[in-house]
Amino acid sequence: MQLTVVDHPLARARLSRMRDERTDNAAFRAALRELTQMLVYEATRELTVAEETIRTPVVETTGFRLAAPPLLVPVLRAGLGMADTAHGMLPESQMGFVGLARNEETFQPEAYMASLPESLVDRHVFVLDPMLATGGSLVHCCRLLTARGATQITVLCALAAPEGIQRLEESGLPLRVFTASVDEGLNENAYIVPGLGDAGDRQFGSV
Ligand SMILES: O=P(O)(O)OC[C@H]1O[C@H](OP(=O)(O)OP(=O)(O)O)[C@H](O)[C@@H]1O
Ligand SMILES: O=c1cc[nH]c(=O)[nH]1
Ligand SMILES: [Mg+2]
Repeated sequence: MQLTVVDHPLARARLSRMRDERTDNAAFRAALRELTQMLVYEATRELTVAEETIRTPVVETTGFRLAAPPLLVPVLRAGLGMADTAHGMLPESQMGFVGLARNEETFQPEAYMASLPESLVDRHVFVLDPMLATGGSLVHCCRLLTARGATQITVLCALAAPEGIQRLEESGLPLRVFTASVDEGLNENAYIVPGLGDAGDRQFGSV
């Protein structure tokens, strides 16, 4: 599994805004959108481009476009806050959706929706979820994708715990992970420390 930590000063500043308990829902969503731009920018660096001939007002030249825009899959709820920004940067991409809620007693993900193309053979998938804690939710989501034939999955998250990274590594799933930080670890409630709290609640309010 390839792990990339995007520790650019601008990413650190946005993440600090998200961590700060004084940051309200609107400012948290804005910082997540800005951080998502940085994650998408880094994660798309090696995507294949196709050449095409274009004309500038001056001369004919070679232009470039993405050969195969990835399928975007935000994990509801918290991943919704990354979806629009990622889609803005990858306007030709299609989008699927996976809904998961972690049971806060067992820490197991409970699935409540999946809306995905039938076949993901030969399709690169970008999974969007700000939090990788125990890794249970992302393993569940990525297994839904590989069951449909996906062999190339990129996970974008704001924050990761070492425990979740290890779980993804041990899963053997075909993954690249981009995160702005690998934090210290999980507490007794399986929350990331220092973390930022519940990323869904920080954006949308508690349920
Ligand atoms: O790595 P894990 O231990 O599985 O935890 C991470 C999951 O927890 C959060 O979602 P949550 O279940 O709180 O749902 P929400 O987005 O609706 O708040 C987060 O967005 C991840 O999906
Ligand atoms: O710290 C955590 C762990 C799981 N889910 C969150 O939103 N935050
Ligand atoms: Mg939550």
